[in-house]
Amino acid sequence: MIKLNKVLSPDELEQTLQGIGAERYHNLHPFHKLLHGGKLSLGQVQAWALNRYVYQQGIPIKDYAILSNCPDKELRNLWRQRIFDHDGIDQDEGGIERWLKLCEALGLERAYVQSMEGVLPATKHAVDTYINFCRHAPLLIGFASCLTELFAPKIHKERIAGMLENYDFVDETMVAYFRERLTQAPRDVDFALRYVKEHARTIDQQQAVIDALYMKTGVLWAQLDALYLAYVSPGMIPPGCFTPVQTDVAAAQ
Ligand SMILES: O=C(O)c1cc(C(=O)O)c2c(n1)C(=O)C(=O)c1cc(C(=O)O)[nH]c1-2
Repeated sequence: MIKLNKVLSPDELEQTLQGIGAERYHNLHPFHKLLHGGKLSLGQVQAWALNRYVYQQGIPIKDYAILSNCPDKELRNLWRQRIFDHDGIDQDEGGIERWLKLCEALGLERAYVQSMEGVLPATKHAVDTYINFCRHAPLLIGFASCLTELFAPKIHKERIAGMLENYDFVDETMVAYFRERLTQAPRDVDFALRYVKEHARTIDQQQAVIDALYMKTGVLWAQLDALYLAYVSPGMIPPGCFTPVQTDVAAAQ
């Protein structure tokens, strides 16, 4: 863990944040390597989509939590585009709807996904951690916690290509969510990164920005650890959680 002993220039701060992504972003997690490499069964991909729905539906709630700490009308107007991206507006159905379509295309019942009944306990706790962090953090730190999106376009590209190529049950409709994010995420993160570089001036502020990114990489990593334990190895599905018709654990090992 990085502990600062001097104030960084804005560019040094950015490099430090990039370094955290290179070391800890969830593109490095073994579950993602299996997912993108076509090594999971349909049931395991269903488990991923079902659990990830919790993260998807939590994102706009987290953004409302951030905005509840924002006294500036201009900033609120800028940030709320993120909420529209997920909840939808006008002709755009939004990312949550696109995610539900992905789940349905994988054979999951929409109502079951939305009920979140079958999700892993760790998934819920991880997403709650992110939302609660943003609810209580100063605005600068809430913005900083979103900076994992700096690293997201790379994993989205890998996922689109890997899933289309490696699974015969994956088609264009199912990757529509990620295609949309390829333009949304860079736009979002440009603004957040500029804001953080400009406003994190003291050593304490910069340390808090760094710690927020560590927290967030942990939120993402923990969700995949839980998926791996339950659905890959040792296949320890907690009581009441989604149980694929065929777990096909051996295929993934
Ligand atoms: O597929 C991914 O690996 C991934 C990661 C992240 C992220 O880094 O938090 C986001 C997304 N996707 C995503 O689609 C998304 O809309 C999103 C919003 C946020 C955020 O923190 O506000 N992260 C992410």
